[in-house]
Amino acid sequence: MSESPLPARSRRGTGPRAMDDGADGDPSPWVALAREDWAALRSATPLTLSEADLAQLRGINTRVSLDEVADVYLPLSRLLNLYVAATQDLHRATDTFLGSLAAKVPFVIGIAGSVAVGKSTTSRILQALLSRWPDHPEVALVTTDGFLWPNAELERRGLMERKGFPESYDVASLVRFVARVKAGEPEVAAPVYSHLTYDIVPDERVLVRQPDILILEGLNVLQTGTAADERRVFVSDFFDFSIYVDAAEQDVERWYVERFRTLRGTAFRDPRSYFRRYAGLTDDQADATARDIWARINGVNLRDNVLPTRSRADLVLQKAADHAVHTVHLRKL
Ligand SMILES: Nc1ncnc2c1ncn2[C@@H]1O[C@H](COP(=O)(O)OP(=O)(O)OP(=O)(O)O)[C@@H](O)[C@H]1O
Ligand SMILES: CC(C)(CO)[C@@H](O)C(=O)NCCC(=O)O
Repeated sequence: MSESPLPARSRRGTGPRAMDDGADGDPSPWVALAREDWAALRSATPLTLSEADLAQLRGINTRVSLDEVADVYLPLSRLLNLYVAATQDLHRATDTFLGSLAAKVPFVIGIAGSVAVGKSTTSRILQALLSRWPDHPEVALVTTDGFLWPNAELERRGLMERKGFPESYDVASLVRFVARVKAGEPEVAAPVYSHLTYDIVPDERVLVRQPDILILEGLNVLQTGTAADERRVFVSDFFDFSIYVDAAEQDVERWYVERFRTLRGTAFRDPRSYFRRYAGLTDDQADATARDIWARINGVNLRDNVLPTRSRADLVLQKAADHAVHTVHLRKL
């Protein structure tokens, strides 16, 4: 994926601009901000990280640099805070108009992107930063992995080599889950997926109890159906904001291979691991196995089903080979 995430006309600027003026004269819905311009936007509201915040962030992923948090994620949490406040005002306006009691409506953020691009890490950093704001302390995080069909069902449908593809998820359940959280139900349960056993965990549920913010993370959160099911409701219909984490495919593939190598020495050794047969592979064998899984499954899914949803996001974080975000694209229109 060496091309830019967005239509050519939105890529030319490096600084904040009100609007890109495309070659064809059409207004672009995007503003592209180089990292330093994006980082400067947080100075509008000084934000600091306490020692406790730093300790929590280090616990999420020791590989994330604190510069990254300050330059990229603090401005993002500031932007989201403004959106949350504005959205709460809009809900109050609707309640005033209807003469109804103010209902608590969670602000829902979708986080999309390839397998191994860093969605979980981004989501957990945002969860930690957003929960620091005084007006929305409860931030729930759910991954769509829990809505994969169990392996027995995937096998029955011949989909074991299609995990992560649109047809491998129980989309109706996922949509119902988000709709119920958004409707303010006191307690909504989601199924849980284990990367260790590579399957849905029977009888385990995660409970979401009227959070102020729900972060829903997964490959498929911006996917819509085909023309055949035109009248369906999509997960993204419930989003107040969506983020696509983007990087060149060659980098994402490398991150996938590196993670596979690390897991070979750790999780794959666990007797409960679905992949324990890989624990004894040499470095070369492990790399070849991971590259093969990438080529047959995750790479194909990225190109066919994930990347095509990028232009639907409100914000695109573009990462360089070392995971550092170099450009942020924000939807203006
Ligand atoms: N900001 C970051 N800085 C450094 N390393 C990172 C960053 N984000 C993610 N990584 C590394 O990249 C790899 C993938 O990250 P992560 O597990 O967050 O991705 P994911 O998109 O949630 O993946 P999956 O969909 O496969 O669960 C991990 O090895 C992680 O340590
Ligand atoms: C569960 C998903 C689809 C998403 O997290 C992914 O991690 C996965 O298992 N993909 C299938 C191929 C593989 O084992 O990497």
